[in-house]
Amino acid sequence: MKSSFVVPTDLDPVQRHPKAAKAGERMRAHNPMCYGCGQESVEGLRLQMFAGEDFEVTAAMDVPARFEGGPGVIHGGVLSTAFDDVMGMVPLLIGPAAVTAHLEVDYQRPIPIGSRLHFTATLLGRQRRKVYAEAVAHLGDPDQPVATAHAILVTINAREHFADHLSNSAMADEYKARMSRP
Ligand SMILES: CCCCC/C=C\C/C=C\C/C=C\C/C=C\CCCC(=O)SCCNC(=O)CCNC(=O)[C@H](O)C(C)(C)COP(=O)(O)OP(=O)(O)OC[C@H]1O[C@@H](n2cnc3c(N)ncnc32)[C@H](O)[C@@H]1OP(=O)(O)O
Repeated sequence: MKSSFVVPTDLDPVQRHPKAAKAGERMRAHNPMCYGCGQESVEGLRLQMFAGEDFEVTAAMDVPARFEGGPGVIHGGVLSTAFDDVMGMVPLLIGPAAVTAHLEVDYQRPIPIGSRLHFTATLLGRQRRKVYAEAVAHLGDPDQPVATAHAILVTINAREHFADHLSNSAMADEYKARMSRP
């Protein structure tokens, strides 16, 4: 499947952030309530993210019956949620938090309920605030991808970006307390 996603050629230099998780280390959920990776999210995917070599993030998740879309296979929106979140972790390898501005998914093979799905997300480059990422999903054989995705994430000042919405969070009190710290 060919994607029309275009990465600019005039990219900015990037470096792995010194405080980023090391290769093989688990990456902390950016928000424990996150529907994708938050381990406190009751209904969520609870993806476990790991930093890879260079500018890679890996993750895996089981595909339980509650993720069904077509009969016996994963719902496309669940898959795009997982892609969104795995690629959302890539900017943290180079430093800044970022939110997804653009996401596209190519669905290549049906993904059965009961399978275990593996993801690898990779940084393609950064241009100003835009971070370009791609991701591949497979069912155990990296040479047999079942879906691929591309995203543009835009870096943010997290405190400012979420300031007006913290009271909607199930962790509102904690986030407000964090906001009042210097
Ligand atoms: C103490 C309290 C702190 C609490 C925080 C705690 C923890 C949180 C930490 C981190 C969280 C961060 C990451 C989360 C990780 C994973 C979650 C999964 C990812 C998601 O699920 S996240 C949710 C869905 N996501 C959104 O909810 C975004 C809604 N959206 C917006 O909030 C704005 O839309 C924004 C900010 C994206 C941009 O707005 P803006 O005004 O800041 O910037 P602007 O528009 O100037 O764009 C700047 C440059 O991006 C280019 N650009 C913009 N949009 C584009 C598009 N669609 N396609 C191609 N390029 C685009 C422009 O063309 C320009 O490019 P250029 O430099 O070339 O001019």
